[in-house]
Amino acid sequence: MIKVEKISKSFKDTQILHDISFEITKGEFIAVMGPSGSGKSTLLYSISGMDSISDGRVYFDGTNISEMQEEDLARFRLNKMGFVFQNAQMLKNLSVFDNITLPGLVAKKESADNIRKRASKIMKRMEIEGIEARDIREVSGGQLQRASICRAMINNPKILFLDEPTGALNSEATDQVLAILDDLNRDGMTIMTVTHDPRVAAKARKVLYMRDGQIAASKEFSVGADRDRELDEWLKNLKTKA
Ligand SMILES: Nc1ncnc2c1ncn2[C@@H]1O[C@H](COP(=O)(O)OP(=O)(O)OP(=O)(O)O)[C@@H](O)[C@H]1O
Repeated sequence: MIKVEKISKSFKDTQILHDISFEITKGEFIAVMGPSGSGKSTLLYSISGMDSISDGRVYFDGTNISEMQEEDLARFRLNKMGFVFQNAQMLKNLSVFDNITLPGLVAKKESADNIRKRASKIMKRMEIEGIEARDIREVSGGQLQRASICRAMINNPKILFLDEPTGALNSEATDQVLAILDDLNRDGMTIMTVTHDPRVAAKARKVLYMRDGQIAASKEFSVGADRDRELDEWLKNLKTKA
């Protein structure tokens, strides 16, 4: 689905990403780990076209999105990608429900009525029905993050990009978000998440480990693997080598 070819990214004179290549196949669940400052978020934003790259190419279903004009790219993102950030980044003057439906109404792919119906359905699936009319300051962090996943799903994206989705959540809310991601992935959703949390990474089928702007190592879990244990050993090993 996504082919990343030798991408590099610099901020002013400092090169942050160095010649990174990899692919994301449909239905995959990838977690990106690595030390703070290693370039995880920059990689996520570079692949998704949220940020420009200095060199290389990113193909999304065969389309070279690194060459798109900003306006076309914004529409492409709106229709094909969903984004979830550490702090849900909802609009304060809108209700939870209006925040969720907004990207659907902007995309105008469907009638407003259908978008509202789908928003209700997704909210039910995320077990947050009942908080539609609330102001976003009147819900818990976990509810808000689940609402932001609903918002990311409203245009039926092909891939969900998440940047530290559980970074601001307590343990119970983290479990709820993890269950949702697991469930979405089982239903075929392609997911790429940046995370520091091994519990999140253990839900993924593949983990990329970044160091100094490069993918220093990657790991795929086989079906039925004890992912928590394997991941723990793998990470310990990587840190010892570093
Ligand atoms: N807009 C920017 N301008 C200049 N430098 C930036 C910018 N964004 C990120 N950087 C730098 O790029 C490097 C990688 O940052 P990035 O946020 O991608 O790392 P990260 O691995 O996601 O870190 P963390 O785990 O702390 O979130 C850091 O040195 C950071 O200071």
